[in-house]
Amino acid sequence: MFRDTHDGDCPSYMAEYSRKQEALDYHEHPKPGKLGISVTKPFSTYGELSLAYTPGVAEPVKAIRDNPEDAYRYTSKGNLVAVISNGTAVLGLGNTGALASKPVMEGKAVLFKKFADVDVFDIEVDADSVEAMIDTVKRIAPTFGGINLEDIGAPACFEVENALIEALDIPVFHDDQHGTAIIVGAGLINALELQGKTLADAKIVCMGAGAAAIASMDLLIEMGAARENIYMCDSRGVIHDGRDDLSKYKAKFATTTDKRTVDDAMAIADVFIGLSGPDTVSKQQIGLMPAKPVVFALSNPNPEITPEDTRSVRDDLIMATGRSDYPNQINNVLGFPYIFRGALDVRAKRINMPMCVAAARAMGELARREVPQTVLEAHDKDALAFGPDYIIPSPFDPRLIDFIPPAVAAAAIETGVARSDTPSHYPQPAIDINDQ
Ligand SMILES: NC(=O)C1=CN([C@@H]2O[C@H](COP(=O)(O)OP(=O)(O)OC[C@H]3O[C@@H](n4cnc5c(N)ncnc54)[C@H](OP(=O)(O)O)[C@@H]3O)[C@@H](O)[C@H]2O)C=CC1
Ligand SMILES: CC(=O)C(=O)O
Ligand SMILES: [Mg+2]
Repeated sequence: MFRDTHDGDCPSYMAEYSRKQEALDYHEHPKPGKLGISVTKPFSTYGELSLAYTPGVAEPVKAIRDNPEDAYRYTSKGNLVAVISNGTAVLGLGNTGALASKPVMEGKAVLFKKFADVDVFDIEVDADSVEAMIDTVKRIAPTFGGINLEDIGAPACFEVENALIEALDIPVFHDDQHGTAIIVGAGLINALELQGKTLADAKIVCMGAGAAAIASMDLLIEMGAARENIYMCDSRGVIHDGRDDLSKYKAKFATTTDKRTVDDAMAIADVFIGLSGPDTVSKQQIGLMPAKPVVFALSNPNPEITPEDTRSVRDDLIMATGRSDYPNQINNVLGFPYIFRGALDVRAKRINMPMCVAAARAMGELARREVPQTVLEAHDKDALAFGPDYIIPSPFDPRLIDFIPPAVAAAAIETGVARSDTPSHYPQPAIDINDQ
């Protein structure tokens, strides 16, 4: 199992080798890959053959031809999401190409299904331009109730997502942007409170200025952070208004400041959020931060800095990574299954900012509740409680499905993007979505 290897020293070379082999074996055996297709209707007689296929299948075809909404009634469209990548920003591994992104996209499909019973086709697209990507997704969109874009690098991801939202009447959601942002928002509110700080006053260094970074900072501003307190850094250092090499997306975060280097910014930062790549911040830089900092090193699979390294220089910080083998996993796995569940259940036309904020607030609230036995067992712990090592719910918390989809659905209805009512089996939202 990929867990508890970081409680003590760094894993040895042999342990690292065996972890890699274990991952390859998991994917290879007993059948290559992580997904299959299952049939949902009885299918063992001639009668059933004639219903599932010709002649019976012609009836739903004619119904949908005459009323496209009937696709939600007679096909799997309403519960089917496309997880689509062009492989240009796969985890923190960079541009691996479309084919090599497939294990990640299959993994996302597993999480959609296991956590929220959403069916997924993973689709890896060899698209050599933004236009080709947009065109491909538009053409296959009729199959799906929603589109989850994944691991598409900036700035292309912004153009692809915006064009598709405009063109399609189903939710289009770039998970690395908004999925990540929601978990960052939930975790940061809780971590800052534990450190005795507020989002409104916190000075934030965001390492990375791509898809995840820009959307996360947008959501934090929506939740109360001050734009002028954000120091976004790309591979050339602090993004400031004296730079003339910024895309329009980065330029939104160009602050008027005399800070030029990461060291300059870290010396005043209450919060470090890494959404860049491995090893992009040093122990010395973490040491520069004022008392009681929050450090989210979220690059996958290898963080900007490890918890072992941060703890070797200070013990007053709250730390999170994107990985499941350290405490505090800030990873979009907590978001996308449930956000789509809520959006699909009310047939939302899109996933808007209030739906994202509602998801973040519901998730943050859940971390404060008593931790159930099933979660303790999944983590092999005797006790877990809201605190520095538990700022965000576990992905194995069975209450996520009761907390997040109702909040998302309520926000969709409230903002007029839902096309159907709250399902009757939904519990009352655990948060008041008007109290944002
Ligand atoms: N934990 C989670 O849930 C998630 C984590 N992530 C992680 O976030 C990272 C970025 O993903 P994504 O936004 O999709 O990718 P993008 O390709 O869109 O953005 C990458 C950004 O990282 C910056 N960067 C790269 N190297 C450095 C460096 N040495 N110093 C400062 N900035 C650097 C790039 O700078 P420049 O603009 O100059 O090229 C770019 O702005 C990945 O590691 C990914 O695993 C992403 C989504 C979810
Ligand atoms: C978690 C995720 O989506 C990423 O690292 O890209
Ligand atoms: Mg991703």
